[in-house]
Amino acid sequence: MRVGFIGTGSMGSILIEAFIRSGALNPEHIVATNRTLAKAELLAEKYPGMQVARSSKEVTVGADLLFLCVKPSEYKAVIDEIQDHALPGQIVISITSPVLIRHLEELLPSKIAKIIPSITNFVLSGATLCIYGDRLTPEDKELLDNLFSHVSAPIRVSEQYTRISSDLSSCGPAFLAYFVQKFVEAAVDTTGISEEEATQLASEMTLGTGKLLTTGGFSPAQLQKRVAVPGGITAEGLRLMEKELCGVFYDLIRTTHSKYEEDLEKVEARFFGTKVD
Ligand SMILES: NC(=O)C1=CN([C@@H]2O[C@H](COP(=O)(O)OP(=O)(O)OC[C@H]3O[C@@H](n4cnc5c(N)ncnc54)[C@H](OP(=O)(O)O)[C@@H]3O)[C@@H](O)[C@H]2O)C=CC1
Ligand SMILES: O=C(O)[C@@H]1CCC=N1
Repeated sequence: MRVGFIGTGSMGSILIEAFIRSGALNPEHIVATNRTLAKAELLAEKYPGMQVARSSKEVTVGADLLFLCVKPSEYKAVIDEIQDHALPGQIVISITSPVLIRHLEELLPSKIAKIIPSITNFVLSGATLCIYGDRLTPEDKELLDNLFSHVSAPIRVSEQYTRISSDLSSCGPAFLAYFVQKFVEAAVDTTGISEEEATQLASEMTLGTGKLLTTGGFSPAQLQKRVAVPGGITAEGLRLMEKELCGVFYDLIRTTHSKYEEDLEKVEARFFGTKVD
């Protein structure tokens, strides 16, 4: 199998490294390019056998799977370059939410999948959100589910829910890391505990909480109930957070969705020449 990657920035390189480290792909399976070629060359130095191509066209020709790992604003240039070389038998995988399956199906003859990864896939953990276009056969879907199961929990989602699913799964690590950072900063400022010690404690706590919520059999509500003993200290903290933070998540979702709508409009304008303000 030949697996092509266009874009080896943050997410392209995380996927390549995760697929290789998990044993899902050998470096020999992979051919990659990047606008700044040195980034792809660095990866190939780290993983001998991986090939670097000088253009998106070169990656596309002969690829069974083709990953597009560029930002939404960069898609059109890539599509223009590969449009005349992509074939119906190939599977093209987009990893970004504002480029819709129908956008790519309109411009490419290939089978289209949208699979949104997460930085957590770097440690072979977290989810990947799988949305499959109608051109994919059941065998194609099984192939992709199987490939991504080496680096994540592949979860089928409806395209309608890509944005909110991505907020939780792909933006979520940044939001959770923000919470940890602010908790640590307050701990250091208030008590003088060292930043290193506070960060270690908060990080181990995050890992353990994730395990309780995934394999430990706890729902978020059950976990809070179990920790917050009646009349105890945690309950006081939870009461404060309920008062101060509850509305934040509604605002957060409004904000990410509004940016998504903006990006979607820009993608449609770039792809099909519709008007953007
Ligand atoms: N970061 C994350 O946690 C997640 C990101 N995503 C999605 O992944 C996509 C990429 O994000 P991310 O990796 O963070 O962004 P980066 O900017 O780190 O990576 C984009 C890469 O694409 C390269 N590139 C741009 N245009 C071209 C082109 N025409 N030909 C070849 N290479 C090109 C850039 O090259 P150059 O080195 O020259 O800039 C850059 O290395 C986005 O669409 C994002 O929505 C999805 C889930 C999570
Ligand atoms: O911030 C972004 O746009 C991307 C999408 C999901 C995570 N990172």
